[in-house]
Amino acid sequence: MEEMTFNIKNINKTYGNKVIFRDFEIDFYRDKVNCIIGKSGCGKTTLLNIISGVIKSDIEDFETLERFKLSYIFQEDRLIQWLTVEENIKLIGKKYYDESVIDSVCDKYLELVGIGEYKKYYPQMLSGGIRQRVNIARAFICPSKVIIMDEPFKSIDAKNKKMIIERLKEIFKKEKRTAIFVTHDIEEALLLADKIFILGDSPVNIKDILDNNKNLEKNSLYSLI
Ligand SMILES: Nc1ncnc2c1ncn2[C@@H]1O[C@H](COP(=O)(O)OP(=O)(O)OP(=O)(O)O)[C@@H](O)[C@H]1O
Repeated sequence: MEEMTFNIKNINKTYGNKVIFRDFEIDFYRDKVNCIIGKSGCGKTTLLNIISGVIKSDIEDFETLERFKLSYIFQEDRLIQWLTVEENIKLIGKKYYDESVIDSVCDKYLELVGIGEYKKYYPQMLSGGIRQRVNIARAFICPSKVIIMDEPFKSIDAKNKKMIIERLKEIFKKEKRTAIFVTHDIEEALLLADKIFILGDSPVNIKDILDNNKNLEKNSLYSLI
């Protein structure tokens, strides 16, 4: 039987003489939205970067999630400046979809984040919020098993954020994907997460793992961070 979790152990990272992770271990729930919250600078982005292989753990005996099909939404914009919005998305999509369907698949993901009208625009013509929506479409067109999202809704206005979160929830209901999702926004966590990991720091530790059910309250989450 397939394991219910992705177990990641032996995470070690030191910057200068500051120990960020020491023998840290975490179990992410498969096919669930795993949300990570914790105070600024505690090590959340470093954790995402290590587990996805973007930066190396300090020790060799470490297995990343790269063995699964991964897609990412990074905090910063990694769009290719000389390609239009649709070309940026198709660049990823064409690895997985046939030439004959790629236009309609691309349109579907543009609509998912509500930016169909911008498909012929180049990234430098777009606001930060629209660029971030392109990043989301590009990550979701990849039929990834694991999707890593580092503050994916940063710079997106409240109304569109709510719309996108509702649509992503539908996707997560239909498709088997494991999301590992960092946010500072407790409302986002409550709207999208299945499980909420509260991280402490120096070195990083798991203070709590909560089931996001209707009994979970915003104020109780604030008090845990
Ligand atoms: N390349 C680096 N060199 C030195 N220190 C670093 C480097 N990257 C991160 N750090 C330090 O490691 C710690 C964890 O950083 P990280 O960006 O992972 O935190 P975070 O929890 O994601 O923060 P935030 O919530 O503000 O985005 C911070 O103290 C940061 O200053």
